[in-house]
Amino acid sequence: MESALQLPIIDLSSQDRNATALSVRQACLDYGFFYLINHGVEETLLERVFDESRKFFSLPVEEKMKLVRKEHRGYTALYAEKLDPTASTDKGDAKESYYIGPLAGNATENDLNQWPSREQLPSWRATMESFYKQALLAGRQVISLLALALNLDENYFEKIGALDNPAAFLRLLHYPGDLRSLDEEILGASAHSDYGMITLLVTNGISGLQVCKEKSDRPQVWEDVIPIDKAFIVNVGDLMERWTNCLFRSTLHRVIPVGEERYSVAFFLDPNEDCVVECLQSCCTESSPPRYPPIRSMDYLKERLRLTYEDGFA
Ligand SMILES: O=C(O)CCC(=O)C(=O)O
Ligand SMILES: [Fe+2]
Repeated sequence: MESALQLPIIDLSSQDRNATALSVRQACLDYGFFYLINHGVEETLLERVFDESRKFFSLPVEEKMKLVRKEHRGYTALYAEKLDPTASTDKGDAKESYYIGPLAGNATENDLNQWPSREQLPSWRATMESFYKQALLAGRQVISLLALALNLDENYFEKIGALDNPAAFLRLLHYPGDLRSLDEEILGASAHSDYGMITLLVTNGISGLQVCKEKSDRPQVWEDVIPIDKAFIVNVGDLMERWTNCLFRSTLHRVIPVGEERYSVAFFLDPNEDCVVECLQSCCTESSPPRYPPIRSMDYLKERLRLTYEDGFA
């Protein structure tokens, strides 16, 4: 029987930035996961995002397939993705999703997004764009707390250009509740760590998310992350783990089927594509040298996506 994890709760509106940064540091050392409250993303907007998400995933599959994922934007069908490329089953994860990438209005980035037609879903695009912008603001604040938590200038990641044109992707997820698998265990999302800097996640209140703090332990111990209404669940990604020489943990997680329909919204905040991710000076010493060589952010992310999807970034 899995137990529920008591993750720290970080209040983004707290005036005591240093105390908040200390709590963030402890959370990133211990779990690589924390709850985020008072994050500034409007509650009514969150409700609208779930509403619109539900409407999209309720469309006939032929309609959804017209927007099938291209340039890592658009719809991915049930079983199209396998987050754990080492999983023994051939079948992908029991979820469908929709990716939205950087929005137009950015000097160097064209809007490559695909959008459902206005006739079908009139307020869909505006809702997702508002959410994207608000989540990005919250994410930037979390990144500055992470910098403080690493005893760096709070604008460190801004200054090195990591957030000039962040590769931020909003992903709507839908886990149908009624899939039965007779012969094999198909997970909603198989075990993985996230690839980038940080992820902000919010769910429709249905549990299913689990984390495994020690990935090399056998048997692996999975603990439930119970959703808190309207709070984000924030987790550290692999690029942040590389930056910090594994001081901050990019923790293995998965979504198990709970027999109920589940929706979630993930906002992956990843660095500018040319940003070079290399061990922070404060995170290595002679006795603890860098564990990873420097890597260009997009090279790393593309390789991880190639392993997840047969067609990689396409
Ligand atoms: O839906 C969830 O709760 C988690 C999704 C997730 O881990 C991911 O998409 O990376
Ligand atoms: Fe994830």
